[in-house]
Amino acid sequence: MTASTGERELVTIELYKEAMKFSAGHFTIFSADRRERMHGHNFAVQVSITGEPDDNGMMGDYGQFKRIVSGLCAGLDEWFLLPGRSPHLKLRDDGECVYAEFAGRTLPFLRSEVQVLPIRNITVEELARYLCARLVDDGQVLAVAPIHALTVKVSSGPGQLGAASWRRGA
Ligand SMILES: Nc1nc2c(c(=O)[nH]1)N=C([C@H](O)[C@H](O)COP(=O)(O)OP(=O)(O)OP(=O)(O)O)CN2
Repeated sequence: MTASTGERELVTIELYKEAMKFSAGHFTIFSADRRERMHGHNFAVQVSITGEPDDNGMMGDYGQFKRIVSGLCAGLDEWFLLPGRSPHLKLRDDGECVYAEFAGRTLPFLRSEVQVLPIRNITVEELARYLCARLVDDGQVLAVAPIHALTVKVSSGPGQLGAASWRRGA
């Protein structure tokens, strides 16, 4: 897919490889006193990277993009995920356990089994925002080629996903 921007032609690479997935436990928080029971999903990740092709007709080696995204997915695989920035969940960590206090009740988790992510809820939209921010902030993707825009999509099952984007200079 190519979009002309006048002085510079931009191209887009779309990646949605089998390895770009992670199985994780979570519960969605709907309000201060309503949440789901704990359960899991096989989350699938897709990325769309728009930038400038070089004189060799490449926008970097997409193998580098695949390795970076698959590495981020592997880091989330087979963990129970908790939101560290939820307005409705208070987390307390004593080193051995993480205690999640929600609506007057405390859920204990073994520290070695959970990851607390800097997001507001473990939802597809917040996971997409988190992975998009990781890709931009870690800098690895932006170092591969002159990237102008990035979109990350996270699906929790067929037919449903959340998306988040970054645009240079925005
Ligand atoms: N805006 C959002 N709403 C909901 C999210 C979300 O991430 N963003 N997530 C959930 C839960 O994860 C819920 O467990 C999803 O369940 P469900 O839609 O049933 O998922 P399935 O894969 O089982 O889909 P089916 O339609 O049941 O086949 C809820 N809301």
